[in-house]
Amino acid sequence: MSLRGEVAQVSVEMETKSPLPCPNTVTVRRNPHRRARPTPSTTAPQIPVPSSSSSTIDRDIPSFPIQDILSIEIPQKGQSPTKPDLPSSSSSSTDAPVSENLRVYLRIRPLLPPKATVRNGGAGEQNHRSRAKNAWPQNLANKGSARDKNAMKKSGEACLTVNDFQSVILSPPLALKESKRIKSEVYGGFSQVFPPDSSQGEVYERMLKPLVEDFLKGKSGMLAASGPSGSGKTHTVFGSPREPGMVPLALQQIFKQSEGNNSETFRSFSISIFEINSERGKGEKAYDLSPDGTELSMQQSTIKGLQEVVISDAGQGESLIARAMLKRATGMTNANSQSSRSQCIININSVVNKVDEVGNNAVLTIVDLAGAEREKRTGNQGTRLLESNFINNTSMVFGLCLRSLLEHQKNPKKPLQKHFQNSLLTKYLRDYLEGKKRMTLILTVRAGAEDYLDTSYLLKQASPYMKIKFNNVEESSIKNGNKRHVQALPRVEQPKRMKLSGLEAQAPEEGKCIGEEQGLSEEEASQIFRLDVNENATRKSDFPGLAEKERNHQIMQNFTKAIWNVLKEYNQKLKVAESEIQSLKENLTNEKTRSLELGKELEDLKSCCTCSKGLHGDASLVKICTSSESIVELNGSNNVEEKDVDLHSSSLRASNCNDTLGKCDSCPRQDKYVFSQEKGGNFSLKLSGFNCVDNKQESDATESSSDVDIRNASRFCVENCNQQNYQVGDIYPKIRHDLGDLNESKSLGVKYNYPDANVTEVAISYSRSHGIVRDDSCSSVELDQLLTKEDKESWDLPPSPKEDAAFTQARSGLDVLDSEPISGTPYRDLNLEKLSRKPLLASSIWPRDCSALDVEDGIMEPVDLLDPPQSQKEKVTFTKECDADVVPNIEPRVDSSRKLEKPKRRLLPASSILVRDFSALGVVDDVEKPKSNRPGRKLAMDERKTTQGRIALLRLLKINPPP
Ligand SMILES: Nc1ncnc2c1ncn2[C@@H]1O[C@H](COP(=O)(O)OP(=O)(O)OP(=O)(O)O)[C@@H](O)[C@H]1O
Repeated sequence: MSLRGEVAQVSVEMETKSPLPCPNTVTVRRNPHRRARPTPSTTAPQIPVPSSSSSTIDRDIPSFPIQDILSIEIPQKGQSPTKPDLPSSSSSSTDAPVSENLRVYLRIRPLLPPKATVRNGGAGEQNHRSRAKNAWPQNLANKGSARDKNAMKKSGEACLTVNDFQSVILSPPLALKESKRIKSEVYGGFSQVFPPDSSQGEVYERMLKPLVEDFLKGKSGMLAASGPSGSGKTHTVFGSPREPGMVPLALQQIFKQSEGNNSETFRSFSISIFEINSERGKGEKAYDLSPDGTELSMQQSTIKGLQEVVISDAGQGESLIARAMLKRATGMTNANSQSSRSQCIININSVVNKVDEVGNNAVLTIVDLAGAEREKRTGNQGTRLLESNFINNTSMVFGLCLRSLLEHQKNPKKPLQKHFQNSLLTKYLRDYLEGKKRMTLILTVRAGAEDYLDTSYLLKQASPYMKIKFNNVEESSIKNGNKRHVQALPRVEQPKRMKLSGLEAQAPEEGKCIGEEQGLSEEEASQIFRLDVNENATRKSDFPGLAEKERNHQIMQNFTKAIWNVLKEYNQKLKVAESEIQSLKENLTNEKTRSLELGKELEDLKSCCTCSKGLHGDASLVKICTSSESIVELNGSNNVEEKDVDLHSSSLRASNCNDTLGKCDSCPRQDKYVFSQEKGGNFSLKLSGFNCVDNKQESDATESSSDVDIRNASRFCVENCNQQNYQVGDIYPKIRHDLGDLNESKSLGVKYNYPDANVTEVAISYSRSHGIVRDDSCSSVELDQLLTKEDKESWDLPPSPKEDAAFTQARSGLDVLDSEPISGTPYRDLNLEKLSRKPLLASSIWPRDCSALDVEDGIMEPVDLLDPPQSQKEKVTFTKECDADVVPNIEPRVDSSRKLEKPKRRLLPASSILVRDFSALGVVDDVEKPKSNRPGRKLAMDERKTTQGRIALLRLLKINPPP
């Protein structure tokens, strides 16, 4: 018989057989059809697979293998059910495949609180036994166990029933069923479904025990409980004193197993526990729930400041957990009277204190997530509502991470989204959420009708998670002391950092982590660190991207250095520029100051220009030099009354004596009177700045021509009354005289150049009593007219200006005064012995000159120069006058007729000189000491008298010349 014939015969036989009874109900599945997986029993007969050779058979409804199911051996007490696809503890051994599916468990909270007191162990066994009575897993025909039926009946509104040990049936409430035509759904693929009557022990045995065993073998793992609020997450994780949860049970197992371990390896365990919550929904904060815990900070995936409490037995651990639970943030909602308001994370750390067992350090992390909440269900408001937002947000981020991981695993081209960055919890669990470490999920749900929406949402969201695979890189890396293992461990804050480059920069941190995280001594940490360093090469090869990262790091480092250097250079240039700006500013300030000074001078000059005619006293500038070469500039305007300079202390006093000068034609010029003091204490007065003198001549004049030695001078006054026509370059005042002790009045030597007959001479006299040095200008022409030729010859009077050559000779007489200081005689400056031989001193003719000048504009008023205020002792008074020639319109009109008239008026008797001289000799002369402060006409009259007296004296002297 051919093969085709055999197949045909089998087909005929099957068609002739009566079909198997159909199941009573048909479940409508919205999700992809999920078949109940074959029973885990290896001894179980294979479910007959209908032959696909016949198309007719394919069309038939397959018979339900009820007999086969019934023949499955029920696991006995303490025996784990053998499930082919459920990774058992043995499967998670070192022989287990590195890549595993994410384990997702489902636990259904009982609708009614269990009446019986559930005790750990015993209760679990009882439940086991009670459930063992029922066929497990239940088939669809039975609709779950009898207990579930009872529960359904009791509540009448149960929405979730166990379909089999890996699947559940979610049935909408009647109302929804009818109105929205929502049908029942089967959700399968769970690693295990724990029915409502499952005990804590049972859950632990099947769910966490494999993880704990792996943990004791050095493999880290994480269990996270997720589900709606009030579904029993906290109950599952922590339990109660009567029903200890996963953590206490794990601790018990850990220490139980460690005690029985006789190996040389010594393990120590520690616990850290912290929570992440959000106060009023503003930001997330992490708090250490250990006894002395405080707020924590997180850097990347590392919690800083988290305490690890070393425990030596399970009791210590349970006590620690119990105290932590008291500190945990909880609140009352409609869904849960003690609802967790934070995500709680417990780390049980295992430290192997044997060097040769590298990689056996592991951490078992158990996370109790805050339950997702619906506002309608919880009735939260205000702060609670804000907390709900935070909780739901974290749950959502958690789910997004897993979904992204799944999509990435399905299609590696799809990048792994970094949703983990959106919450502290997911940051902390990054390795798990990226499939790099073993993770287990337990979903808790409530089976009530009112919980349909919450349950439905959770199941829909979580059903794809079962397909997630995690590449257990840790398992291979643990053997090599991989850093990722230790990175996941909580860290303690580092007081300081080591600065190393390249790969080395990572190594010390790893070493630190090891020491800190696992409570190792420095030596131990350094040993682990060395191992890490030794494994660098391995890691480098393990992570091919590391070299690239290192290269990029170097490039960035060099780039940063280059930028830094450029910035430094710019900084230096900026500093230089700033200093330049500073110096320029200083220069600008100086220039401004200078400009102001010049402006001031200009103003002075202008004011001088605009001064009224003959306001001779508007001195524009007075400069006084002291031995210290400082220059005191005195504005000699009328407003400046005086500036004091103490002669002996190198300070000078000067006052404006303009009123003593009377009026003269104003002239815009810059006359200078320079008073300087030599080192030896000699003072010199330099007159300069006559407008008619050009610069050079002025310089000459100031440097060589107008020195006045006024040592010990108590006071003197210089008056320049040269109202006459000084011509350019004509005037070279030479004043030099030793004043000696100045007990007497004294004339100072005067020398002027008289290139023109019209130029008057200048006489300077000094009077002790009046302290005046008078600079007078007299017309030599007048002198000529005043004196007869004989007089001049016999008295050796100075030649007329036209006889300029004789001027030098004339000065010789004055030079005597200069070179031969007269002492002891009160009449030093006007030595009578020499009067017959010397020209008339200007002082003697000055009054006459002033009167003779008789400025037609009336500018010059007679001034009582002989009576300066006594208060001006120790005062040096500088005055200056202007040259009328400078101002053309005010140029004195000295015509010949006027000149001819002058002698008539100015002819003074020699007695006038005598009067003057007598006064110098100390003769009390009321005329010379006018009481009135108004010199005016009275002075003019007095002067006239004096002049006449002089003339008389001259005549007497002529008649009776002194021997
Ligand atoms: N399997 C169970 N058996 C007995 N009681 C349970 C079970 N699961 C939960 N409960 C009880 O239900 C109540 C709420 O449970 P639990 O606080 O663990 O919920 P939750 O999911 O943690 O809620 P939340 O997210 O609001 O914190 C508790 O009183 C707990 O004792």
